[in-house]
Amino acid sequence: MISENDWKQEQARLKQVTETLRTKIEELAPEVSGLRNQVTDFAKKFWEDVTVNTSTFDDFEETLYSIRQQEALLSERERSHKQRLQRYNNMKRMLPSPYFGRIDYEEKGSPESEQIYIGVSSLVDEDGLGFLVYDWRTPIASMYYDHSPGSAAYATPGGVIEGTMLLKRQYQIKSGELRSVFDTSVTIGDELLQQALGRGADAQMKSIVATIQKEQNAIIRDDKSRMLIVQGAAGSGKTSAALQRAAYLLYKHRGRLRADQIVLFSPNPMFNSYVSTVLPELGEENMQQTTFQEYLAYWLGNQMRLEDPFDQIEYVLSAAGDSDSAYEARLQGIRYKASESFLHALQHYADWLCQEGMLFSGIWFREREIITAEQMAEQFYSYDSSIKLANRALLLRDWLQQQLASIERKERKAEWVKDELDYLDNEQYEEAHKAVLKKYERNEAVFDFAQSYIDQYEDFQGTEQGEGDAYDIADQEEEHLRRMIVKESFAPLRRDARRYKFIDFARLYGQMFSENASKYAEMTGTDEAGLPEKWAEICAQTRAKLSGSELLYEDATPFLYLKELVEGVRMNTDVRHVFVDEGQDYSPFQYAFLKRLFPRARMTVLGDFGQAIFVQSTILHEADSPLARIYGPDETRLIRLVRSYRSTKEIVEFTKAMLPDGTDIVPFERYGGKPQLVRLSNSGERAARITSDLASLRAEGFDSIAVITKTAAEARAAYDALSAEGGEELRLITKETLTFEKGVAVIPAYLAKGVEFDAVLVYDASAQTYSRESERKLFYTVCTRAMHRLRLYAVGDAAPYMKQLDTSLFEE
Ligand SMILES: Nc1ncnc2c1ncn2[C@@H]1O[C@H](COP(=O)(O)OP(=O)(O)OP(=O)(O)O)[C@@H](O)[C@H]1O
Repeated sequence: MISENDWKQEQARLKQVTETLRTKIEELAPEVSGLRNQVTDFAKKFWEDVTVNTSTFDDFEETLYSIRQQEALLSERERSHKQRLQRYNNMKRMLPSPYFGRIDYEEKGSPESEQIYIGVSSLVDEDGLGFLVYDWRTPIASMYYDHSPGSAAYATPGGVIEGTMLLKRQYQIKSGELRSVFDTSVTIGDELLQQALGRGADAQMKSIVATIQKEQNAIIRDDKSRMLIVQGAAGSGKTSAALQRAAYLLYKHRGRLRADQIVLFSPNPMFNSYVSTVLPELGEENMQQTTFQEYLAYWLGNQMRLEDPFDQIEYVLSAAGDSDSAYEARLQGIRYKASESFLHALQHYADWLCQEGMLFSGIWFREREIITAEQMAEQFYSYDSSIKLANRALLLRDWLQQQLASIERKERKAEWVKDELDYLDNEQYEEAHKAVLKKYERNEAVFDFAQSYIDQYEDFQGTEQGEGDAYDIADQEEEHLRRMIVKESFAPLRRDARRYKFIDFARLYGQMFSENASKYAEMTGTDEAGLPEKWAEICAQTRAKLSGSELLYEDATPFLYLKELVEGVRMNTDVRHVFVDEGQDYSPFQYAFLKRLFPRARMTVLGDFGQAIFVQSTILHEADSPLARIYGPDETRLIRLVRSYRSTKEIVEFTKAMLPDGTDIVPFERYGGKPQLVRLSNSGERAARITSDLASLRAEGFDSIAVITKTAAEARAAYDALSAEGGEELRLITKETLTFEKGVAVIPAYLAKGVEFDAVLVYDASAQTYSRESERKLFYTVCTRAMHRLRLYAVGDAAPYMKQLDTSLFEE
């Protein structure tokens, strides 16, 4: 603690800052609400000030110009309103706790030291010349995280500033009151960190700006690496670092980087909700959050039924009803299709398709094949052999559009059109009549600007039929109606052609898996000897799914990749930063794909190979990891986090002993009870015992508890059994669950990834349920979700990974 005199000074200083904040908030309040009204009024009046006049071409352009001008004015007002509102909200956010740290710093060559108070946002004094509080993201504030008192330096755009840190102080301020002050010397207050970590779990993740650790700060402020890889133990703060990093980047590149130019790939939708409040808490807008599955589903549309990664892992964990051989083949297939070798195989396949083998679907209209697959193939292979696959597909697409246009024109005279004409109702006739009249008068009102623009342009150019008085109105009406009918019938064909539906992607992808390994080797330039042992079975499984219009999860990314090789790459050049959390669960193939998709983005991949529960995992931390190859060693940086903050020392000691290379993991000095193994004589006892344990844990004050099972089926059974025992307010979590809430959750292991609970009860930790060596990491992941208490229940032998542990690490 500090001296009484210092305490008084700190209180006086807090009072002064709080008053300044209050005054500024009061000053800004009317302005902010006034601006809001102005913007709303202006938006309402938007159309009043725009003159819509489309009588002539010039009028039309004038109208467009006037709209643009109004738009520019509106967005300028919105921008200025947004900035002021942000300042106002930041100050309101600061009011209960304006700062959390202070350093006294004497710059080399400067006669005196400066007191630097650090908070979630900056605050300048009344005359606007000095900082009362520095934003934690300013360069000078970095010393708070990186240094202890003594020599200390920080980097600025103008170079490194050197000097001496004379004091480092931490504050706990709640509801505007100074609660405690600590002077620290070695690391940032273990005191504050102790308190932060000792708290209960929350339904939403919290920001950690007051207690960021040095190694985490390196992740947050890295601004050089194209690929930043973070391999960190469970609970080491990877997700936290990622979120503060996003806030840092938004601050540092303010005005150049928008929140929607940062994308976070998370493991599941519930995790999205769990982390979604951190950036707003830090005064920033949320970045784009998505899952890889959402992305795949979006681009694959509804052409195929897409398996999700959770169904895949359920299969891997349970595989009910499959022979050992089928199971093994599927696993081999997952591994192979996740590999870089398969990526290269697909690239080679695309080259091969330039010579032969493209597969098309004929275009049918009214039960007639109007353009056949053979015609398309002939046209496709008539292009010069030097033209790339995607360009040929584009040429073919244009050719098809022309063919369709010409068939469409001929079709207007067809007998079926006459039949349709006869069935048109009066209203449609009337519309046609009006349309023809309007054309004469050229005074059509313009609502659909683009279409009307084109129509009017064509009219002015006289490119449409029927100009002048060549036809009388009745003829023109019929002509108009015929054109309308055929156009409408051809619209889906044109749309499908635009979307490359004429390429039979399912067969094209399936063609590789013809079971003939030599043919595959020829098409893909692969060495036949390097194929998985169960190749024939992998082929059969893949084809069987494709024939039912289903796509296994392991096929989804390669399938989309092949589609892109043919259709051309879909790139998002707007996104500047891609964050991948739980990065070990993505395949090398998926990473290569992400790189193509976001060519202008830097990547931050955070993960833990110790929690790699999917078959297709990627090692993050080795020099020759596929991840390090993506941008090459010069642009790649690897940071390791070994300190684990989430769990008590006892839980970390227990869990790390289960991992072969877990010795590096360092627990934080926070204590609780040892993990407990509860042995049951039969499964009937389990539900009763867990129900009573839930009640006692709640009585102890733990209000976020998870009963974690291995699979979804087991979670459902556990939920039913516990409910039957009278367990109340249980929440069954499924892959569809969107929000994370406090209370008791019954949840399958793979959905508990990334989140944490006060207490974790492992529903069935017996050797019967966890037996495979491949499930060791799943078991580890489950146990590392616990912050304060961990209990494991087993009938018979406990999981083999526990058997190998020193018995002093847990209680029975
Ligand atoms: N510097 C810190 N100050 C305070 N709390 C921290 C700090 N670092 C991590 N924590 C806390 O530790 C817990 C684990 O953090 P986080 O979820 O970010 O870890 P993780 O490495 O992503 O974990 P996992 O891989 O197991 O999902 C969280 O409660 C987080 O708030």
